[in-house]
Amino acid sequence: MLLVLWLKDARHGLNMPPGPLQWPVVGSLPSFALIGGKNPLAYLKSLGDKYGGIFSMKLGDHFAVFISDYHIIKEALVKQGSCFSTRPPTAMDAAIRGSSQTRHGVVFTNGRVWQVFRRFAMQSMRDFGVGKKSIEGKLQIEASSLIQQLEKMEGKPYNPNPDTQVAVTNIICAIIFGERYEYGDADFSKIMDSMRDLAQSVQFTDLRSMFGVLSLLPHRENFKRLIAADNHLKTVVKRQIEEHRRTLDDVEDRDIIDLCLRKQAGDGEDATLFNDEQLSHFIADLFLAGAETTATTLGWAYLYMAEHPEIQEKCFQEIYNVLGDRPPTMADRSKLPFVEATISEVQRIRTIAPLSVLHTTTQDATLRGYSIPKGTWVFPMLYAVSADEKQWKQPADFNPERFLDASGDYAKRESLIPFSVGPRMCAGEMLAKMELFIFFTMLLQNFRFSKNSPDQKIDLDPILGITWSAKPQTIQLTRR
Ligand code: HEM
Repeated sequence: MLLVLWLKDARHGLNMPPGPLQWPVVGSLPSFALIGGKNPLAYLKSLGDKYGGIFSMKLGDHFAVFISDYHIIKEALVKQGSCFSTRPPTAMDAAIRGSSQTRHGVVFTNGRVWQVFRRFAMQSMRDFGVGKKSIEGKLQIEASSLIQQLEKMEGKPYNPNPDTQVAVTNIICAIIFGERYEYGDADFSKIMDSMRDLAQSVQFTDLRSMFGVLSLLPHRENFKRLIAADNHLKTVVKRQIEEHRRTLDDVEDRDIIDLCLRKQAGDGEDATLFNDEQLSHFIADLFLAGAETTATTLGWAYLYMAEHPEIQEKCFQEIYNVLGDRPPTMADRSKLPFVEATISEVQRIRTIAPLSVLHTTTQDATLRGYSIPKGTWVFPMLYAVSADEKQWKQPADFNPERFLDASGDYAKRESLIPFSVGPRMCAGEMLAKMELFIFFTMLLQNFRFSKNSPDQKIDLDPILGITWSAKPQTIQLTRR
C-alpha cells in the first residue's frame, strides 16, 4: 500500500522537493493531524531539518512548499522575488477581502492594486513622520499614557497586554485618523475586540482554506467571528472617511485618510483605485498588520524580562546611565546596544509571524534544483530560521549577547528576519522598530517586571492564531 502511494505521489514526476507521504484526496493532512498533533510548528520544523531546509506537502488540494533555511528563503523571496511574491487566494482572505478578481486592501492583493497601495502606504507613513523625529513625540506621549495606566495596577498581579494593545493601536489611529482614543473608550474597546478576533479566530491550518470545495459550505463559527470583526473595523473606518470628507480643507493634510481623499479627487487611475470600498479595506489592513503585531512582541518582551531579571537589570542600568530620567529618542538607539540586542532577541525567540503571510509562485520555478510549479503555496518558516542551529548557538536560550560584538556594540545578524524579506516584506518595519524601541525603553525606565511570586512559572509556550502570541497571564509591575 505504502509503495503504491509512493509511486502515485505526483511530486516524483514533477521533481518537487521531497516531503512526508501523501494520501489520495487528503494529501499530507493525516501526517499533520497524527504526527503534528497539538504542535504543528514543531512538526514542520522537524521536517525542515530532515529534508535540508525545503520540503513539500499536499495540503488538501494545494501543493505547498515549506522553506526553513535562511539562504533558501532569500533565494526564493529576494533573488526570485518577482516569481515568489504573489498572494494566493485562500478562504480566509476571500471571506474578508473579496474573491481573487475583486480583492481589496494591500496585504492580500496582487498586481497593480498591490503596487499602488504598498507604495502609498510606505510614502504616507513617511509623510506622517515614520522614520523622522516628528513621530517620536507621539510615541513618547503614548508610552507616557501607557505608563500612567499601568501605574494603577502597580504591585498587583496584572496582564499588561490589553493596555499595551490600546497604546500601539493609538499610534496607528494617530497616523490614519489623526486622533487617539482614551483608555476605556467604548468605541475603541470594540475596535480592540475586533482586532483580537481577527488575530485569533482562524489558523493557517483551517481546512476551509485547504479544500476549495469546502468554501461552498456555510461558514463555521470561527469564520463568522472573523467576518463580523472585520466588518466592524470597516464600519468604523467608513465612518471616519465620511467625517474626514465633511471636514476636509485645502490647507493641510491631517492624516492618511486625508491623503486618500485627495487621491480620490484626482483624475486618471488614482480616482478609480482610491474608491471608498478599497479605502476601507486598505485601512483595515493597516490596523490588522500594524497593531496586533507590535503589541504581541511587547507582550513577549514583558514576559522574558520577568523570567530573566538579570537581563532586565542590565537593560535598566544601561538606560539609566545613558538617559537618566529623560525619554529616549531614536538617536539614542546606538548608545543603548544591550537594549537593542534584547529587543532583537525577543523578536528572534518569539518570531510572532511564524509562517510569515502565505506566498505563491506566479510561474513555474526552480529552487535548489527542485521544480516548483506555478501556483504552489510557499510558506517561509520564519520561526524555524530563528531556531536554526546553523545560524544560532543554542537557539532555545534567551541570550541578547548574541547580538553584541566583542566591543559590546550592537551587531546586526542577517538571519534575523521577523519582518520577512523581498518585495512583500513588512511595509511597516520602520514604524514597528521605532515603536518597539521607544515603548520598551520607556517601560523599563519606569517599571520593574517580575513574577507574582518566586515560584510562579511564566508560560512561554505560544498560542498559534494568525500570530504567535503569549497565553494571557499576570505578572507584577513595580515603579522604579
Ligand atoms: C513587530 C511588528 C511587526 C512584525 C513582526 C511584522 C511582520 C510582518 C510580516 C512577516 C509580514 C509578511 C511579509 C511577507 O509576506 O513576506 C508583514 C506584512 C505587512 N506588514 Fe508587518 N509586521 C509588524 C508590524 C507592522 C506595522 C507596525 C505595520 C504598519 C502598518 C505593518 C504593515 C504591514 C503590511 C502593510 C504588510 C503587507 C505587505 C505586503 O503584502 O506587501 N506591519 N509584516
